[in-house]
Amino acid sequence: MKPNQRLIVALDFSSMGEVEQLVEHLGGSVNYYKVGMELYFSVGNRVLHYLQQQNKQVFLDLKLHDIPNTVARSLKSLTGLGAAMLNVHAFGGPAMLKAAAEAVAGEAERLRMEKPKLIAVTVLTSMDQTEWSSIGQTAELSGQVVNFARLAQAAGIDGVVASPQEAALIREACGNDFLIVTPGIRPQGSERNDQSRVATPHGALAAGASHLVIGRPVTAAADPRQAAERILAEMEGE
Ligand SMILES: O=c1ccn([C@@H]2O[C@H](COP(=O)(O)O)[C@@H](O)[C@H]2O)c(=O)[nH]1
Repeated sequence: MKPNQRLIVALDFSSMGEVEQLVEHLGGSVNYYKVGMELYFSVGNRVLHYLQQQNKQVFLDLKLHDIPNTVARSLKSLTGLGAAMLNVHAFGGPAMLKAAAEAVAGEAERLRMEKPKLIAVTVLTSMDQTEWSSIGQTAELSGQVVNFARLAQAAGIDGVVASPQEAALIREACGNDFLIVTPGIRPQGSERNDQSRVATPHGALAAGASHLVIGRPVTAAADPRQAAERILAEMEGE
């Protein structure tokens, strides 16, 4: 896969104006964008239509987390929207993961469309071992991430969201075809912000990540296009 099929820029904005300005500025350098809760709750499907018109791929990052029936029915509504990737929280458990995978596959077949990839969020990249323990978790955080990845794979999910720090362990446990989508990417010298488990673009790919999700290191840069192109150049060697 080429670097610009593996770099996903997070559109963490609340208006179409900000989206259009960034997407126009990044032009052909970036082909894959993540639409998260802030943007989707602010502008709804308008952003999906806009990105489709621009021939961009979309990861619709709504992180569904509810009982199996509710998640499955919600995913049925989302499947036809044209996003290339959707997600749920692995914390929902095996029954929810299985219902989610079946809902997306069934709806894509009914609509005769290519099935969007469905991935499961493991443990948020903002959490470190201390915070993980503070919510009563006794297992080691990285071990639980791998456990979630195995459960997701067994339920028919295409991959996981995890930090680049667990990518090598997940690759070893789940094989080469499993998607490992890693936020928590910070190029050398950039602000960590609220992320805890981070790595550089090169480090994430070397560890086995399939896709890198990058927001502020691009969107808050003085020159976002230059920042994205530097990241793509760093990814080129992998
Ligand atoms: O564990 C997770 C899951 C999702 N995210 C999302 O990725 C981007 C990262 O943005 P940065 O500005 O590069 O930190 C953001 O949209 C998060 O909602 C995550 O960071 N960690």
